[in-house]
Amino acid sequence: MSDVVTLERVTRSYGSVTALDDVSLGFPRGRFVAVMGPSGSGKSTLLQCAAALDTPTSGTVRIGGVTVSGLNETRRTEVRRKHVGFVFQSYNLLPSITVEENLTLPLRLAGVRPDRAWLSELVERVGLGGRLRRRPAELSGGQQQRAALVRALAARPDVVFADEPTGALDLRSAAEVLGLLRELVDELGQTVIMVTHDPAAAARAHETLVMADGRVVDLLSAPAPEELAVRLTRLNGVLT
Ligand SMILES: Nc1ncnc2c1ncn2[C@@H]1O[C@H](COP(=O)(O)OP(=O)(O)OP(=O)(O)O)[C@@H](O)[C@H]1O
Repeated sequence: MSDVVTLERVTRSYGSVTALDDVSLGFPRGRFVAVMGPSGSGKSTLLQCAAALDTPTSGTVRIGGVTVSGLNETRRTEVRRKHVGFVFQSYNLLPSITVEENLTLPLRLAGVRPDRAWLSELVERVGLGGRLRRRPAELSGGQQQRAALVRALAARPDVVFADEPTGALDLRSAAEVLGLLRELVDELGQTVIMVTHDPAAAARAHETLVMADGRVVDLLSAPAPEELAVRLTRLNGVLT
């Protein structure tokens, strides 16, 4: 299985704080990987570096075969537009335009014609068919996050980064969104890397990477939520 995102000896320091400490790892194509760890363990920094939102202090990051570490902001933006999709806790839909316009906005900004058949398939999959002409505020949180999922996948990116995608949702909507993420990976061959604090969310991924102190300390294959909760409680105990 080829890796879609690769980190080689990546370190990211902020002054005297080493947020990522010499991390080497690969994220395989077509997998759903969760990233967990105590607060301050480096999850967001890992995501920012792996998604070309930030540049490491040292080391190499490759996305879809392109070396992104060392590129300037303009070139990194180009790589992100072409290769990366994002889903955030806060949906980040523009309130003044319709849901449909939101779905294609990143493509239009990149000057790319939307693939209508692909978009229709995604919209059907996430069950938003009848809501495309509404404004985001007329949708529930779960529906808005499902729209954000479609937007993230619209350009058929190499990888989707999801940062706490269920953090603002009730249990049922969260379960639906996680089920969809897994389905998009298993049935449409997408690749998802998700940062989460929720062991139940991580349990829907194929693998969970556990971080502590800027390093990857575990890679667990389809762990049960209870097993993850115990692992994290131990790490929290060590760190506090
Ligand atoms: N912009 C920044 N400036 C200075 N220090 C930073 C910055 N961003 C992160 N850090 C530090 O780097 C370390 C890792 O932070 P990071 O946000 O990656 O952790 P996290 O695991 O995502 O935490 P949380 O779960 O609380 O979001 C922390 O010690 C944090 O204070």
